[in-house]
Amino acid sequence: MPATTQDADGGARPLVECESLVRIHQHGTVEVQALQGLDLTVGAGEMIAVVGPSGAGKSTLLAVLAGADRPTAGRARVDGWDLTDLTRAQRLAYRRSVVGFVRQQTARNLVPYLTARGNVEQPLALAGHPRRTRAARADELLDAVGVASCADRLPAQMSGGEQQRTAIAVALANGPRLLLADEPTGELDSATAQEVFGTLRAAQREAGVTVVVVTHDPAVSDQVERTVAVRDGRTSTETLRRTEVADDGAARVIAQEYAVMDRAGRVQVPREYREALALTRRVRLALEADRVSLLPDRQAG
Ligand SMILES: Nc1ncnc2c1ncn2[C@@H]1O[C@H](COP(=O)(O)OP(=O)(O)OP(=O)(O)O)[C@@H](O)[C@H]1O
Repeated sequence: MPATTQDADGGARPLVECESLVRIHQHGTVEVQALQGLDLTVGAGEMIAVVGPSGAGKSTLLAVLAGADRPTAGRARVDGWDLTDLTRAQRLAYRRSVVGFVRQQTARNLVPYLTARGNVEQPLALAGHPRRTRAARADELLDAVGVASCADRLPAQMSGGEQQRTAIAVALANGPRLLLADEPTGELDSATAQEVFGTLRAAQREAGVTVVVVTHDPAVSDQVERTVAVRDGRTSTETLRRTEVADDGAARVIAQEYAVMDRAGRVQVPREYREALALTRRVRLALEADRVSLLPDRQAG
């Protein structure tokens, strides 16, 4: 198995660090373990996609990183803020100044009775931005995400893509270090989804914001340098992509999938590998010069 690391690409300083993160939801007497020891590191200025089956824990992870949900156990740090241990006032300050959030449902991202400009002005007002400069700052943000022409329109007078781009302007209003997006293109056609993805990309590349986007859309996940797959409340695999230029000058993207190893050295062996070699409870590990092999237990059965 190739050596891999959970650290972000390029050795960037981590902005997000989750270690053995656990979130248990209590449903009467039933407990649902949404996160079951999740490890994740995201470098400052990086953009990653989080993918995984329904119920894997992706939204719960974003809710924890947004400061909206408190982890049951483990560690979650963002830009030096310890999210396991925030007072009410700190949680509010964190949510107003460190993170921005964009949801899938276009209608839930914006206040329906405020114009695009009014929507962007709202977080500026909450952060104490002086009234006389708010409109100009809001217009600047709307221009940066390409919807300057919508400034005086209500959400119902905008297309889905325009609403999502306005939502990104709202999320960026207070200059967050981290932008979280939960299925931001889920309700959009593919051309519009590409525009919204481009807006997130621009926030990362031009403003240096770290972006974590949960998506089911391969057109989104295939365009980022790192995709993290979450399964059963844990990070299971990571796919790294890099662009290689061939001798003929043609660029192609090389994607490589890695298993994720936690700090204790645990790696999940995919079901198809286990089934192919009838790997059951016990396996043999063999250290070779450049790899570790995992062999079936020949004495089993
Ligand atoms: N507030 C809650 N109360 C109880 N259980 C919850 C709550 N929120 C999430 N869960 C459960 O936690 C698990 C993880 O849910 P989560 O929404 O994080 O998954 P997801 O990967 O985002 O799924 P999807 O792709 O369908 O949005 C699921 O079993 C879900 O039913």
